[in-house]
Amino acid sequence: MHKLVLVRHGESTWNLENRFTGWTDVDLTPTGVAQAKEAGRLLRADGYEFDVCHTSVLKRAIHTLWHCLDEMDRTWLPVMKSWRLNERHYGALQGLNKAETAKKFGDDQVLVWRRSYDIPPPALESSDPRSERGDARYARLSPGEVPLTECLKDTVARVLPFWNEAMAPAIRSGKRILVAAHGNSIRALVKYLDGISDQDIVGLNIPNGIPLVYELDTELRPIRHYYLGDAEAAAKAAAAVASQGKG
Ligand SMILES: O=C(O)[C@H](O)COP(=O)(O)O
Repeated sequence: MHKLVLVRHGESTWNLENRFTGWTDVDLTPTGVAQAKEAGRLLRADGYEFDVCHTSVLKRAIHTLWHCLDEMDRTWLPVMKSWRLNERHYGALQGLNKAETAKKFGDDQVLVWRRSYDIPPPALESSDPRSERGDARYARLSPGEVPLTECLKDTVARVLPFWNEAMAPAIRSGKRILVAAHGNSIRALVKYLDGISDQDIVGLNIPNGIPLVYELDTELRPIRHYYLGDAEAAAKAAAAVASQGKG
């Protein structure tokens, strides 16, 4: 049996302001830092050890990993960063307040944009200053690979190559992996691992900063999964994520 640990970044400044974030590179709030440290404390208390860590190229996830590892006294672990673990790109919604957007377009429309499988938010214009196409960290991507919006299906399509080429081979070779990523890149991976239907994925929300443990069989099929710490608190935090999109 293998264990894979996934942790969504701690609260970010735009989580606190309830803004659509996507690929915008905002940092953690002090609460987010505390959540990241608590994640490390939980992992250390339960005796978790890792061989390699994976994260995105966005500082809220990178810093979450740093604080988590610091709490575990494992800052020396190798870290692999990939844009493929980035949050889903929120297109022209990036920067907008979620509740205000729900007031303007309705809760149902915002739910579709946040949680549907194959309906993307409105796209950014490539000339929009919010576009990441000139960002140095994406310089090696083909222009088309830097999205102007993404539905979850698009996110699955760019996360899976990282799972197939980096994560799964490492796990099969016996490496213990800690992944610090984002609500929707984790939803994308979990949808694939658990075979969640396009309809049922609408109801899945990932709380900030709570380690989600997947136990996998030798074929990397999930046996079970659970959050570390207080299960009720994790469920409450996930419900709070769901309600962010209401007017
Ligand atoms: O990108 C964002 O806005 C958040 O990190 C995730 O947002 P969501 O929970 O509204 O998808």
